[in-house]
This record gives sequence, structure tokens and C-alpha cells, in this order.
Amino acid sequence: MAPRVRERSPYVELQRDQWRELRRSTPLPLTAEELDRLRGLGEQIDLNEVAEVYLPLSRLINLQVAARQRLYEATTTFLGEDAHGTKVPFIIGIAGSVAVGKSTTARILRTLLARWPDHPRVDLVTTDGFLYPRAELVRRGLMHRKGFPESYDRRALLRFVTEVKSGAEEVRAPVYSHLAYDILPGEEQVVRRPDILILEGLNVLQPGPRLTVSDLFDFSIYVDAHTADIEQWYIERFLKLRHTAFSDPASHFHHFANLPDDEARAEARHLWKTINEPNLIENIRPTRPRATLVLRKDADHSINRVRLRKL
Ligand SMILES: Nc1ncnc2c1ncn2[C@@H]1O[C@H](COP(=O)(O)OP(=O)(O)O)[C@@H](O)[C@H]1O
Ligand SMILES: CC(C)(COP(=O)(O)O)[C@@H](O)C(=O)NCCC(=O)O
Repeated sequence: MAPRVRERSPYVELQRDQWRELRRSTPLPLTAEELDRLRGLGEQIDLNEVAEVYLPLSRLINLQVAARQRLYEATTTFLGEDAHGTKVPFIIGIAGSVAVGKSTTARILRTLLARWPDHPRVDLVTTDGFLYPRAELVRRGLMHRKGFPESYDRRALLRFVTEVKSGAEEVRAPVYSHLAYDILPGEEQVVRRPDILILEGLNVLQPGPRLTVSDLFDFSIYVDAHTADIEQWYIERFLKLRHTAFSDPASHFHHFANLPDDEARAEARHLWKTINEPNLIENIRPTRPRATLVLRKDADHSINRVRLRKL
């Protein structure tokens, strides 16, 4: 069946069986063991989904990286500059709610894209490193707004992406720890002239009155699902975290480690209803129309629909 093109729409919507055909002959460069290491807590993805959903995506992005380079060279020709050999990092943004599975998407995509010989250097940076440190959040009265746009140092984030895209030799990003619930002083992630940078975070598609990171994206992905399903995933993950991350005495959430199921559920639901759902509805979901690609998940986490911005 041919993909359905909506009249007068910049988007094309594809069911999974249509999308998977677009893999063409792209090989699957991933083993089940490698996928086990990339899968986040509570995620269900298997190699079949990598083949049917992520390989077509990897092929599309590979084609676009080459096209973007030619576009850059057109501008340098116009300016009378010599672009010979200058490669501009291709920037991919990945947005979506807390607990929707962005990190798993980002890690799988990173691994697949790095296996193309024409762009082997793929770096992944999450925007939580650009959250203000806890003391600054307290000073600004934002401790209950963590993950909202104003809880990030957006100027530092824009500077970071601009420097990477400008070809700086080394660019440094701060590092956030869920365990400490804070930025780790003195720790940094160093990015050295990647072919592709993936920037993953709740708010990466936010528009702004001035230039924002989304203006520097060459491709963007919104990971989408029904709000009620994401709430369910958030609560289930919270219950599981009691036995993993929260069980570490150093964890900010250690006091939740021994909560019985019903109390843990109530706590998770409270965090969801007071912080993460309002952020999804007020800030994150409104950015969905801006994404180049929307991956739509069903209640069992499987991706069954894809919306591509064609124009
Ligand atoms: N309180 C926590 N302690 C430890 N790890 C966490 C905590 N909350 C979230 N994580 C982990 O952080 C990562 C990012 O989570 P999140 O921001 O909800 O995005 P997503 O689920 O879309 O990847 C996930 O791998 C998740 O398992
Ligand atoms: C750290 C986060 C803000 C996500 O950051 P991102 O990398 O998406 O910018 C989020 O995962 C988080 O911890 N939110 C706080 C509320 C909660 O724990 O549910």
C-alpha cells in the first residue's frame, strides 16, 4: 500500500508495515546482547522493532546527512569561501515526555548511526546536564519545576550546541546525576568534533523569542504516546527503581526504597500529576508539530505509527 499523504499537509503518516518497507537493504548491525545494554528500565524493544522502525530511520538520516552537507557547501560557494573538507556536525534533537523512552531511542539511534562508514563519530548529550544546580533551583523557587523550560540554563545549552556545530575542537557539557539529584561539580562530558550530535531532552524542541537549540537541528524526533500510558510507565518505573537506583543509600530517593507498593504508587502518581504531566501538557506536547519525525507508541511500548514531516 502506498503511504497516505494528507492533502495540503507537510506531514506523511505511515503505519509500521508501510514504514518498515523503507528500510530497503539497510543491514541490521546490532546483536540481541548489544540491544540488552541499550534498553532502558521498563522498555520492551526487541530486535524486530529495531529492524522495522529504527533501520528505516537510520537510512533516512544517513541520506539527509549527505544532503545537508551539500546544502552547507552551496552556502559557502555563495560566500566565496572554500568549504573543501569542512564537515559540519549534523544535529539531531530527540524530545518527549519524562518516562516515554527517549533515552532508549537516543542510544539505539546513536549505535545504528555510528555503524555507517560515512559518519562513525556520533555523540549523545542529554539536556539534564544543563539543569541549574540544585542550589540555584532552590534560589529561583524551581525545585518543583524540574524539567520545565525555566529550570535549564538555556543560554549555556545554546552556546554548547552552537560551538559543536561551529566545529570547535572540544566542547564541554556539565553532567547531571539522578542519584545525587544535582549537577556533579567538576564532572563534564567532552565532545570532540562529532559527525553527528544527538541532543536528547524534554524541551529541546521549544521555540523562543530568540535563537534556540531547535533552530540548529538538522533533524528532530518526538517520541509520543497517550498521556495515560506514559503515566502508567512512569509509575511502573518508579516501583522498579526502588529495587535498583533508590536502593543505593546515596540516592536522593533512598527513603522511597522500602515503601510498600500502594504507597510507592501514590507517591509516583503525585510526582506525575504535580510535575511531569503539567510539563508534558503545557510545554512538551505543544512542540510536537515542530518535529521532523513523530514515533507513536502503543500502550505496550511498541511503535506502530510514524509521522514524517516531508515539506
Ligand atoms: N529517580 C531516578 N533515579 C535513577 N534513574 C532515573 C530516575 N528517573 C529517571 N531515571 C533514568 O533516567 C533516564 C531518563 O529518564 P526520563 O527523563 O524519564 O526520560 P525517558 O524515559 O524518556 O528516557 C532513564 O534511563 C531513567 O531510567
Ligand atoms: C532530569 C529530568 C528533568 C529530565 O531531563 P532531560 O535530560 O530530559 O532534560 C527528569 O528526568 C526528572 O528527573 N524530572 C524530575 C521529576 C521526576 O523525578 O519525575
